[in-house]
Amino acid sequence: MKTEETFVPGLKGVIACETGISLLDTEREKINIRGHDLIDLSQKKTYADMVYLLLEGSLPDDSEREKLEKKLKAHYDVPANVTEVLEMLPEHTHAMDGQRTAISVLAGYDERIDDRSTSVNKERAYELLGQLPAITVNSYRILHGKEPVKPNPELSYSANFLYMITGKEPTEREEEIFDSSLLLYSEHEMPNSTFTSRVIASTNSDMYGALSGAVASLKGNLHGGANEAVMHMLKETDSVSGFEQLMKTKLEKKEKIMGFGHRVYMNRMDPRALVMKESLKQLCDIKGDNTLLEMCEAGEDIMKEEKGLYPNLDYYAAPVYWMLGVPIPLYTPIFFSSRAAGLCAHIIEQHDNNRLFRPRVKYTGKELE
Ligand SMILES: CC(=O)SCCNC(=O)CCNC(=O)[C@H](O)C(C)(C)COP(=O)(O)OP(=O)(O)OC[C@H]1O[C@@H](n2cnc3c(N)ncnc32)[C@H](O)[C@@H]1OP(=O)(O)O
Ligand SMILES: O=C([O-])CC(=O)C(=O)O
Repeated sequence: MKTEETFVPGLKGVIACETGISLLDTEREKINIRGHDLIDLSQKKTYADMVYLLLEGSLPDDSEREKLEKKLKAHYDVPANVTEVLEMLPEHTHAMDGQRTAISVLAGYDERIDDRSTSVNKERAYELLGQLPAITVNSYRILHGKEPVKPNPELSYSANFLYMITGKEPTEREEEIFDSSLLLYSEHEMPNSTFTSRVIASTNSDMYGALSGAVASLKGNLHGGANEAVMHMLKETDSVSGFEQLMKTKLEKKEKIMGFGHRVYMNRMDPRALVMKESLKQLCDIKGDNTLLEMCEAGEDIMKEEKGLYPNLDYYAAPVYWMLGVPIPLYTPIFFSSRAAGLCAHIIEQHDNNRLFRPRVKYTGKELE
């Protein structure tokens, strides 16, 4: 094999593995999650349903959903040592790094850490998903000098997550919108973070290590970190004309505009972004102030006209989180919490049918003397 013949920068279009979990079906313009259209799921199902679909392979019936919710809630509490470790982190630590550290600490509590069987891996995934709202919110709170907050098991999984973030019980509409953001973020075929987690899992390393690597991958602003970057950009101005000017200046300076473009959807809008745009409209209507929506739409028009680029999910998820009262440093950790469902499914699939990832290089160094 001549390695230069198979070299594709950024692995664009390269098939990395076989999976039964999801596919970005570009021909049918659908996101296929185990045979279900993600956008359809976002209209009819909840994040808990998605967790079940991703980990068990089919949608739950009512009693299965009830059992799942109970199981997640049974794991809400996080060992006290995790909190203590978070308290020792330097104050400028990002919540993503807090989240990554907490997941690493949890590995030490797993008495079956060397067991990679499907059943144990699944139990481990449910436990982690139960713990993630507290890990996520409390990483942020501790790093910002606030007292950790306790989960409220009386609320649904998503309502509790949002309650822990904002300190107040969400309205039904707020809960639905937050839940649908989690569902939309939960799985997306083979992004960098999923690839990272599968590469780590392929050495027979454990789920905590594979997830910690995925947090690090997702933190970058070319991936999950873009949702925070979008909100910082929107906050630089408070008017439509100001935002238009800001975008034009950035484009003149050849800067990348966060929240636009996608490795797979380069010529059209990410279908998930359309759902979040609708949620933003509803939140703006409730508030009686459309400014944020109008700013986003103006940005969308400029990018279409100037670059032929369209919004990805992060572009509209960011202002939705802002309207829901979510602090900006929690946007990417929330993305990770939700994505952990898809990541765990991929790690389990990798462990179940493993082949070590070990590619080759196109060597550009000195010849042997
Ligand atoms: C949920 C998610 O993780 S979605 C992704 C979130 N990330 C972002 O929003 C960050 C901004 N977007 C980007 O950086 C890119 O579009 C990526 C990383 C998502 C995809 O990257 P790639 O597939 O490698 O495309 P690449 O970066 O090579 O872009 C192709 C061309 O479009 C341009 N382009 C792509 N995205 C943008 C953007 N957001 N702003 C300005 N120009 C862009 C590039 O400059 C490049 O132009 P050139 O050919 O003239 O050099
Ligand atoms: O698919 C990708 O490369 C990035 C993305 O949109 C996601 O992870 O949700």
